[in-house]
Amino acid sequence: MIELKNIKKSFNGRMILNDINLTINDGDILAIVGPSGAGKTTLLRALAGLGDIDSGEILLDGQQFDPRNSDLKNNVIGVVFQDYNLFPNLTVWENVTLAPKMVLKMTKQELETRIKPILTHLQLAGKDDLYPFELSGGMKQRVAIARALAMQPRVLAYDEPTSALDPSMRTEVANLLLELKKDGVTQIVVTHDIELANSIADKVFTVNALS
Ligand SMILES: Nc1ncnc2c1ncn2[C@@H]1O[C@H](COP(=O)(O)OP(=O)(O)OP(=O)(O)O)[C@@H](O)[C@H]1O
Repeated sequence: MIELKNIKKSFNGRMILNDINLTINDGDILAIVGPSGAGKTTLLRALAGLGDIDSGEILLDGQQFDPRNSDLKNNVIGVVFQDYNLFPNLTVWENVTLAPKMVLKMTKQELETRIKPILTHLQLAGKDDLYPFELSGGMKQRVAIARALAMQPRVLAYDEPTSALDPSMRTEVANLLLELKKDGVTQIVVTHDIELANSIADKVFTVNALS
């Protein structure tokens, strides 16, 4: 369980997050919604240790936790970015195995036994040798999800998972997230898409624009 308590964040004297209190239960899908500029990405970045907060606490299983000092090996939150951030000059297999190899020091054998099933599960079997430019938008997203899952995070977070895709892919994304939920993956989805949020989330949290 992750708890956010009284999280505050300002940029240049402008309050963006004022007193955010939120609990994310294991195995749940939490959707974070709110108008453009309200601070959804700021909140996600703070949780993932990519940005700091001014005050407040983050607790992991009841213990105070600083995502910025979190050991990469004990990956708590894996983020799937809006534009996926795949390495363009690496293949699917290289993209997904780079961090497990370098950070988790997985052996070739471990990569085979642990990463291959993730790729198969995400319908990427046989795509190992393709480069990002050879993939459709939906496939790129699944590679980004596989890459995040390969680091065995406690929580998988997505920034706007439907925005870079054709609207017809929305159901596919929703089904993918529900499938991962069935596997017990805890997920956070930042989205403008209230319908998507309502259709998949256990809890919908609204970040309000402050001024
Ligand atoms: N590093 C930064 N420095 C200054 N201001 C920032 C910084 N990052 C974000 N902001 C400002 O904080 C506010 C919240 O931005 P954020 O990206 O979190 O909003 P959002 O709700 O995710 O918006 P969108 O839905 O448009 O992506 C915006 O006004 C943005 O300009």
